[in-house]
Amino acid sequence: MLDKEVVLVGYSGHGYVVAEAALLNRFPVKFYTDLEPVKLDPFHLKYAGYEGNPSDEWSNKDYFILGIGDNQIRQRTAEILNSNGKNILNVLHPSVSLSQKIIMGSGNFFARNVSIPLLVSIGSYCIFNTGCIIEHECKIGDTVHVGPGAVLAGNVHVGEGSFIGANAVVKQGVKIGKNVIVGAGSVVLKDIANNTTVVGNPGRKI
Ligand SMILES: CC(=O)SCCNC(=O)CCNC(=O)[C@H](O)C(C)(C)COP(=O)(O)OP(=O)(O)OC[C@H]1O[C@@H](n2cnc3c(N)ncnc32)[C@H](O)[C@@H]1OP(=O)(O)O
Repeated sequence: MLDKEVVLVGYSGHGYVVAEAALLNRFPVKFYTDLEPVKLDPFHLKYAGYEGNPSDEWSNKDYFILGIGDNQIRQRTAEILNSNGKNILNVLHPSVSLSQKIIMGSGNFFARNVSIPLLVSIGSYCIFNTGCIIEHECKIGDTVHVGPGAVLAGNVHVGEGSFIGANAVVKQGVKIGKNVIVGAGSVVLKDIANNTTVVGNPGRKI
């Protein structure tokens, strides 16, 4: 458990899920940042301003967790926090099953029932959403979002900024480029080039 106050960055939708997991892990989440104070405040957090405004209260704090679902906004926000020398914490829901033989950066979120065995490498600022499975030797770049229930079989690589939709399945050994979108429920059997959207079974480019 941390003894410092933690600031949640982005307090809606995905942010609620991150906040709950962090609090279950006894992180002292006391504040949030967002464009403006939110209407729905299920955890009774205090508004610390907008992270884009350096004179707001958040700038006095040291520890942050990322509650932003959108990959590009999450990446930009992490860059702001890094440039201000802030610590961005990994958040794991208590139900997560994670091998100790994985390496990862900072600012990642592992939602309920995520399962990741050994020899996986993970960058920073990723989201592993509810119940997804990342198999052995997968390599995940920065700011990737793996959607609920998706399965990456062994030794799949996913490039920076990519999004794998809910319940998608990626065959073992497939290499997915940067800024790729894989549609919900898609089955990916072949490598995908950067900046491509693939949907369906078998996956086709759109
Ligand atoms: C906790 C959370 O909520 S996490 C978020 C989880 N959400 C998801 O996983 C959603 C992922 N998003 C998708 O699957 C979206 O459909 C996208 C991003 C792949 C495509 O969205 P858009 O760019 O708006 O495409 P659009 O809806 O116009 O569809 C384009 C074509 O692709 C098809 N298509 C779109 N998505 C899919 C899909 N998942 N599977 C199969 N076909 C699809 C459409 O039927 C359409 O086909 P057509 O041209 O033959 O009519």
